[in-house]
Amino acid sequence: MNDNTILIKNALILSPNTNFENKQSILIKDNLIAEISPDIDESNVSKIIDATGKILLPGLINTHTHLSMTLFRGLADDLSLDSWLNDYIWPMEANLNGDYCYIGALLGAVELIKSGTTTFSDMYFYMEDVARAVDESGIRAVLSYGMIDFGDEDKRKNEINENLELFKSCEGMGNGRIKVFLGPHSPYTASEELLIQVRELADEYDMGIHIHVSETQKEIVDISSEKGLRPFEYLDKIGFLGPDVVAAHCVWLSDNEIEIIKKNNVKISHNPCSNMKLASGIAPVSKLIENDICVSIGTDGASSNNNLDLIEELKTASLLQKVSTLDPKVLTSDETLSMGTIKGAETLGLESEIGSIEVGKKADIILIDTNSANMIPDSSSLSSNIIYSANGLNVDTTICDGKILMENKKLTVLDEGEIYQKARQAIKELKEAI
Ligand SMILES: C[C@H]1O[C@@H](n2cnc3c(O)ncnc32)[C@H](O)[C@@H]1O
Ligand SMILES: [Zn+2]
Repeated sequence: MNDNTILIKNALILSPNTNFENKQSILIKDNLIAEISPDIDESNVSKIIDATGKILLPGLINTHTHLSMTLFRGLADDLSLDSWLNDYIWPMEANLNGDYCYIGALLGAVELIKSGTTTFSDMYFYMEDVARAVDESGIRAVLSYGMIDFGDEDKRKNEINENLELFKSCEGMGNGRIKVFLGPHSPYTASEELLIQVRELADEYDMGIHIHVSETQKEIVDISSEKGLRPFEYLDKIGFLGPDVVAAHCVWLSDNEIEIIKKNNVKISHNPCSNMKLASGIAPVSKLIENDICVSIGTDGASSNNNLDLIEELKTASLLQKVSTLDPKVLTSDETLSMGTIKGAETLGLESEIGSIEVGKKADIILIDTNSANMIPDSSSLSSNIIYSANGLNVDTTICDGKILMENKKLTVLDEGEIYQKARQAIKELKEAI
């Protein structure tokens, strides 16, 4: 008997860019996919999962979120971004501490695991506590500290220090499941000096950069009047952009900015539900994809979405592009699926490790149960079934880094009940503090 081996048999595999005929077996050894074949000897494996009636996919990848914001779900609805942040969210965030962010991140991890996301990219505060939650939950994450200096030099030093400390203490944690990026919040909250220093540090430490850009028309007006340039023109001029930059939102883009994004090979995280809920606008995703720009998907935080269900986010992305272009052929289910898998991996610089079902890649795998009313009839197109018919509640099994985090819809590592109770208490305290 080999320890740490899992055999998944009778699986219908749906993986970007590969067509698997018939049912397959997958052998997981430690944290890697070791073999894929119609028939694998099951005599020496330590665990067998029969995936009959289930669709097997790579674990989903959420490239922009703020996990601990689950604590603020439903506390500030029906607002514009500007009022949401200034009048509600930032005042509430002033009362946060590491314990609150830890429990908020655990609550978020439960939601991610249950809805099939195995990797998320986060920007927030008290990130060592978020890392602790990630480590314990078994999920994979790219973490960045949200740096905001509003031009204050002391604040700038402090923010950079926070992000570098996070890098030093958490990079590679959890068997390499945690990576650390730099997280300047946006061009309207991070000064030019901070952005320039972030670029220098990204080059020195080989760290990626996670930033919000061009989310609202107000941002375009404000940056244009302050800098005389649109946001991406300004970021290009100061030498900030590069293939290691992940820009969230990117709703309001001129043709020149699309050229700038392409030239610098910037990666885009599209956040349709948040953009719709805050009435920010519709990102020109199909135009970006036509220009061979890498576009992945993110939920944003649970306070502007209001959930972390990536399957729902993918469906929304597809339908929103169809209606905004009046072309039903844009963002097909196959293209949309790749945004939640291999494009997500590419966005985070992890395409050699995750994002598809291939021998040698990390065993980040989910199973979706088709024995459910909304999954019948069995479609001839698996991607159609997943993108247009399914939702996170259809996820049956979640495996990350070769470890089973949920099986038959039951969490195996985290204690859901205890987390809900602690999260409710934290939310009560935070509401009382307002
Ligand atoms: C890290 C900080 O970012 C804030 N935030 C969350 N969602 C958004 C968004 O859509 N645009 C801009 N800023 C956002 C979060 O509350 C933290 O303050
Ligand atoms: Zn955000």
